[in-house]
Formats: sequence, C-alpha cells, structure tokens
Amino acid sequence: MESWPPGGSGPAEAGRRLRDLRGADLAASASLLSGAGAEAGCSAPAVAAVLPAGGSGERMGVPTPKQFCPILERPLISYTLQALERVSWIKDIVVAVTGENMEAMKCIIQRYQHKGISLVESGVTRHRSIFNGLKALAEDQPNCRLSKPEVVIIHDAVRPFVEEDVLLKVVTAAKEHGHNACEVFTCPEDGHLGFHVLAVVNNAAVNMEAAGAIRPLVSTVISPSVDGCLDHSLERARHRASEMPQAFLFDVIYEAYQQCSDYDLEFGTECLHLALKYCHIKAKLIEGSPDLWKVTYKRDLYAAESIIKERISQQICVVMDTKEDEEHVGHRLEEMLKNELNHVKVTSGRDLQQIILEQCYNFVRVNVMTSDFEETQKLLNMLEESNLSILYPVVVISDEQKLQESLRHGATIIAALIKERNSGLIGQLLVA
Ligand SMILES: Nc1ccn([C@@H]2O[C@H](COP(=O)(O)OP(=O)(O)OP(=O)(O)O)[C@@H](O)[C@H]2O)c(=O)n1
Ligand SMILES: O=P(O)(O)OC[C@@H](O)[C@@H](O)[C@@H](O)CO
Repeated sequence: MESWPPGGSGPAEAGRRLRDLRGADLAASASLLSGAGAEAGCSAPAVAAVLPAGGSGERMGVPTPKQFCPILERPLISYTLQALERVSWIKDIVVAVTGENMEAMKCIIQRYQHKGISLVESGVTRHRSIFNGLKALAEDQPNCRLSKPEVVIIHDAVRPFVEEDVLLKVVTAAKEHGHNACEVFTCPEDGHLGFHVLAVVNNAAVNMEAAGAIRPLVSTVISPSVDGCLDHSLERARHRASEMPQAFLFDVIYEAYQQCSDYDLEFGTECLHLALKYCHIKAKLIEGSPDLWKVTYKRDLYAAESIIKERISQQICVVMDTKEDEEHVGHRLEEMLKNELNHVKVTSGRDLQQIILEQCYNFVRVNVMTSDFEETQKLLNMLEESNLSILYPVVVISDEQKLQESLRHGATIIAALIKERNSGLIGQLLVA
C-alpha cells in the first residue's frame, strides 16, 4: 500500500470535523450517533473512503479501463476523487487499482494535485478490491499515515457525481446505533460544527451500522426460467436499484469481508448484502439523486461529459485591466453575457487568484490596449499553473472597436465556446 504523493500532505487532522452543514436537513442528518462521542467536545467520528478502481471496463468496449477514460481530457476517476476531496470530513481516500495501472494512477494524482490518497492493489473481483482497501485501513502498518476510521464509505470510482449531502446521510445512518445520540453544535473555540453526546436514547439497539443509496428501478426486473422464458417478474414499485455511496461502521463491514465465502467474494456485487449475511446488520436505505448512476457503457461517458460541461459552463469571469471604469467595454460585455450564462463575475488581475480558487473554469480577457496582451499571457500562465485541468477555450478579443460594434455577437460566441469546449478551438485568436 502506498500513500501518494510521497511526502505529500497526509490526511488532515484525524476525524476532520463536519463543517459547513447547511440547512435543517443536513443538520438533522448530521446527528451522528457515536459510541466514541462521550468525550466528544468538538470532534467528529473519523471517516475514510474506499474506491474500487481495479476493473477492466469490458462493457465500455474500449481498450482503456473506463475509470481512466478521459472526459474533457481528464480521466473519469479524477472527477470522483475531486468530488470526495471536496468533503472536508473524509480524512483518507483509499483507491484500489491494478498493479499495471498503479503508475498511471500516481500520475493522475500528481497531475491534478489530489491529496490524501492512498493506493492499494485491487483484486480480481470488485469485492476483493474493496476488501484490499479495507485491509489497508485496518492494519496499523509501520510509518503508515492511515488510521482505522470509525466509519468507512465505499464508493465506485466510476460514479463521479456524488455530493456531500448523500455522503453525510449514509455516514449518519451508518452511525445510528440507538445507544447514544448526539447533536450538532458550533464549537465556541473555532466555530466548527461538532458533536455532543446526549443522554442515551431508548435502550433498544437500532442496529443499522450500514447504509446505502438507492434509486427507483427504470426497467422491471424479471426472472427467466431455465428454458429462457419468463418465470416471473418483480413488482417494480416494491423494489429499488442499489447504488453508491454506501457507508458502514468499519468493524462491521471488515468483519463481513473476513467471514465472506470465496463464492461471495468471486460473484457477489452487493456490500450491503455481506453486512446482512455475515453480521446480521440491516442497512438503512437512502434515496439518492439521479446523478448517482455508475458509468458502465460508452453512452454513460457521453452523458457524464454533458453533465460536466453543463456544470462548469454556468459561470464566467470577465477580466479587464480596471473594473472601476464603468465605461469599459468589458462592463457592456458583462451585461450581454448575463443573457447567456447564469453567473458573470468581473475582476481585474489583482483578485484573479481567488476567483480561480473558487473553481471558476471560464475566463474572457477584454483587451483594450495592445499592451494588455501581456496581461492575457499572465492570465493564461496563471490558469495553467492553477492546474484547473478542465479545458477552457481562450477567447481573446483584440479589438475594442470591433467588440463595440458586435458586442452581442461577441457574447454569443463566448457562451457557445464555453458550452461546447471544443478542444480544436483552444488557444484560438478570435476577433468578435
Ligand atoms: N476487479 C475489480 C472489478 C471492478 N472494480 C471496480 O468496481 C467498480 C464498479 O464495477 P464495474 O462497473 O463492474 O466495473 P468493471 O468491472 O470495470 O466493468 P465491467 O464489468 O464492464 O468489466 C469500478 O470502479 C471498477 O473499477 C474493482 O475495483 N475491481
Ligand atoms: O455489479 P457491477 O460490478 O457492475 O457494479 C457494482 C454494482 O453492483 C454496485 O456498485 C451497486 O449495485 C451497489 O452495490
């Protein structure tokens, strides 16, 4: 097992606190029950994630395993890692990849500056890959930065659209013992949200200790007879599709995998089933959003690309030398762009770094003076160095006069470039 990048930032303080809970629903679902919370104070249970990424993607029908297939020139798995890294209270992410893809995975981590990632060798089946990830978290290996979490999230590396709220819900549900309850409160010292153990809540043990996301079935499930005819069908309304993420008390799911039969390890597809079969734990089922689907077939890649394009094309940052000048043509372009895009920011070069950190992916630099081109080059360099790896077409408007004449056309071209993100147009010099 290797932590990567070597010498890189290790996992944040153990059990990163659950910060930024928004809304009553998140706060409610964040009422983590913690047996270890007796001295809670401001700390929250430690949470880690295991991402099985050792598959070959046969159903995708391309030579590259689907988790490494590019979307907007960026490997699919990097989007999933980015989604999990955004969740501040996940302290470690363990990714299981094949030995032959280990170097490729390390390059992805380095290129996109993923943090707190540990790599383990995957197994010949998904369950075996997950088991290898759990072993890495369970064993206190010498000079290993991983520590055993209280709760572990299991999430397929090919499900990039996972949001904090569903992660919080499955983790919260996995903690609901029914023994101790705790409430979310703001720590007076640092303003972070923390957990405080309340009195024991009804002695009946509500042994959930596991939870998983589900979605309504799209097709009816049928059972064929041996002669290939319909034997019976399941009532669709009474059944659900099991998706990811799933969350477990670490000891529960680790025990289940240790007890697991070879048959289950070889042919099983459902972690929740292992917790039920070997630990008698009935998982809590959490309705997930439509975006939780697994990228399996080539059509799923096209769908994922469309969703990513749509998400990163909602905003633009108009960069000009002095945003204070109300007469600047950039302000008129800003007004035009508001007819095309949801969020239009205006900035000068001074606060651009902050804009970049806020994950804005689209920029248009309005040059009035020819000398501004140097500023454009500075912007390009800053974007390259920021490692915001999403492709962003550069639209350089080099002639204020022409822009004045065709402001609306210029705004339309810019919006089209942002939404289409055709790599053939990268770096083109367009005069609107
Ligand atoms: N031996 C395996 C098989 C699968 N997976 C991972 O489990 C997740 C979901 O599995 P699936 O969609 O079946 O992926 P593949 O097995 O790669 O797809 P296919 O069945 O089409 O080959 C994927 O992230 C995949 O990389 C894994 O870690 N180890
Ligand atoms: O079966 P596959 O290997 O395609 O993918 C695994 C899925 O079954 C799994 O992710 C969900 O069904 C939840 O268990």
